[in-house]
Amino acid sequence: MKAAMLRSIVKRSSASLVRPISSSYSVQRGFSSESAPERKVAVLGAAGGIGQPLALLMKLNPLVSRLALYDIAGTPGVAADVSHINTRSEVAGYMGEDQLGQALEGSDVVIIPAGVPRKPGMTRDDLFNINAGIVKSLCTAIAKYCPNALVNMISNPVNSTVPIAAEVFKKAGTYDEKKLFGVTTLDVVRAKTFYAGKAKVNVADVNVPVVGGHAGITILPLFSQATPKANLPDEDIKALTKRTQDGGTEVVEAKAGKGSATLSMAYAGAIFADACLKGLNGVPDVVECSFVQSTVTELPFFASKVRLGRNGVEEVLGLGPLSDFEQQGLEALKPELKSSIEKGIQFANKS
Ligand SMILES: NC(=O)c1ccc[n+]([C@@H]2O[C@H](COP(=O)([O-])OP(=O)(O)OC[C@H]3O[C@@H](n4cnc5c(N)ncnc54)[C@H](O)[C@@H]3O)[C@@H](O)[C@H]2O)c1
Ligand SMILES: O=C(O)C[C@H](O)C(=O)O
Repeated sequence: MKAAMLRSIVKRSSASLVRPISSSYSVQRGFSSESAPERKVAVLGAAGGIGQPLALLMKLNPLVSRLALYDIAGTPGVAADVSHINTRSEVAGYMGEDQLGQALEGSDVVIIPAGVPRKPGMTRDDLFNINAGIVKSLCTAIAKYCPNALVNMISNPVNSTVPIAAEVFKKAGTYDEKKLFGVTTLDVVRAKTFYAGKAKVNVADVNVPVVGGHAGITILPLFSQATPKANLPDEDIKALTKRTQDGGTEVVEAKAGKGSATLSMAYAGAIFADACLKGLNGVPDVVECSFVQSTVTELPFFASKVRLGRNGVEEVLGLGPLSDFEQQGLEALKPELKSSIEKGIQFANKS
């Protein structure tokens, strides 16, 4: 969901019942449209810091007809609350492992923000020991109950949790590389915001690809490809790059022990899920950056621009021309990203 679309959904009064979604169909608010496809979205970890605002944003998305909110605790309250919003989707809450199957069955898109967040002084990799097991068990259930769903992985460390998910799906015989996504949209959201501030351009017009992975130096914003062009000096580009790479840490430190980015992540997660739904519905030219199985570099997973379609990934787009600074950043990130990917693969296969 792009910023303008989100604003328009939030601001619109209940008097304006019909709004065009694309040239091919429209949705009436408050009840299902006859022409928009039925789409079920499940959020796993829905009672958490990201899960709750993400549930709200997915409830505002007119492409969703059923919204399943799953967590190990707290979902009845979140689901009851969100379900009172007079938008299209029917909301159901599911709590505890014995309800996970029901939550997943029939899902077109599964979004996973389940797991522990960082505290100051921690790296994302420090979350591995707890979150790897959570992701593994959730993906085992996805393979069983909704093997065709597009999986949007938010849980950190994304550089390892995506490879874990791939291995779990391979073991279950359900792996389709077109359907597994590490959500790196928050890096793009940050890069756009920081660039607009420095370049003094309208943030709504800004585009910046962010490639690599989702941790520290593996996050590589390509400001040489940013639009509108601003010809910023090298030191500004370096500072913008560093700030984008450290954006998560900036929030973790500001929250001082009370978790990591939740609101901006929910926004980013909602944008990415909306892009997946648009792709599934056949909307043309839907492109977002995501950490996917890739041949763009020698690494088996890599974030780059991806064209989304009816089956998930339609095309993994290349990097385009890089500045010398970006080329150096690309080479520098590879060893760390490679070892995070291998750590995930090893974990999934040993246990
Ligand atoms: N990809 C990104 O850009 C990005 C951005 C921000 C945060 N994150 C990550 O997202 C994750 C969640 O962050 P948060 O701030 O929402 O944390 P949180 O602790 O507020 O919420 C996590 C939720 O997951 C639930 N949970 C734990 N185990 C579960 C299981 N087995 N099944 C279902 N739910 C389970 C918890 O009950 C909790 O409600 C963290 O790993 C964090 O690092 C990723
Ligand atoms: O920084 C974190 O730990 C959370 C997330 O990955 C982020 O980028 O905000």
